[in-house]
Amino acid sequence: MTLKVAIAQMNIALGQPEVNKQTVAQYAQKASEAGADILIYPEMWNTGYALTDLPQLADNDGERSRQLLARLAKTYQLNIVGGSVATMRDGQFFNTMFVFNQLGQQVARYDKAHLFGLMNEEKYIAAGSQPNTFELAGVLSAGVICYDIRFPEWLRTMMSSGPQAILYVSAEWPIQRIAQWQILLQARAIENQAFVVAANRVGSDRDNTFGGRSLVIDPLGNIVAQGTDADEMLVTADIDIADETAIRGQIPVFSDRRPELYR
Ligand SMILES: O=C(O)CCC(=O)C(=O)O
Repeated sequence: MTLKVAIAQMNIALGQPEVNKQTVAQYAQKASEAGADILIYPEMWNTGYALTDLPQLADNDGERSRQLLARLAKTYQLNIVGGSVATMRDGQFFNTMFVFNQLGQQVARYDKAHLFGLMNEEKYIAAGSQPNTFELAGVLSAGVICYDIRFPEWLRTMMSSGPQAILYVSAEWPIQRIAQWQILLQARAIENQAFVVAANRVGSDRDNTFGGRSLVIDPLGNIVAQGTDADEMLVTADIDIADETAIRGQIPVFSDRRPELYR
């Protein structure tokens, strides 16, 4: 089965959800025109890392973001991995991914599990603790957010139940660590024998310049498509999920695992 995946490598206006909603809508139209089956957005696209302003800016239970993403999914018949958005729930803030199928139905919701201390994220945001696997466009997938990628055991926990793709969203990956971003993503693809589709933002905020280089990687770790390091762009690629089945058959790392040794 061949799927066209698209990544919205966008800039994010710090603390301006209404501006960012317009950008998100524009990318859905572009992805539809490009014939995409799946569109993926970056992390925290509603607010950027305006962490001190979350009481004013965070989306109550993600409602406004969910309404927009559902509408775009339905209008353009796109499967959408809604990056992540700053949400508020029961008096706490979360960094939350919502996923919608092309009928506009929500198929997943995930709160980022590993919070990034280097940016004081844990001082403002509460960590999630549930894994995130879902079926999208007929492909069982796992979805994780930014710093989560540095915890291979977290992804392995999810990938052991059968997903064939890792759908990964980031925003705060700065230009000075962009080589690490690429290596980590290629490693996650190879060790999990899975396609990786990874969105990173471009542009700058008060503290950082972000490094783009959104990536589509095959299960052997080859780069199928990549964004530039600085430009806003839609990155697209065709991926053949059948390839991944063949690769898992050749080197059966999942059945060769010895979980009794891993403590
Ligand atoms: O792991 C990194 O280098 C970046 C992580 C990050 O920026 C985040 O999780 O927000």
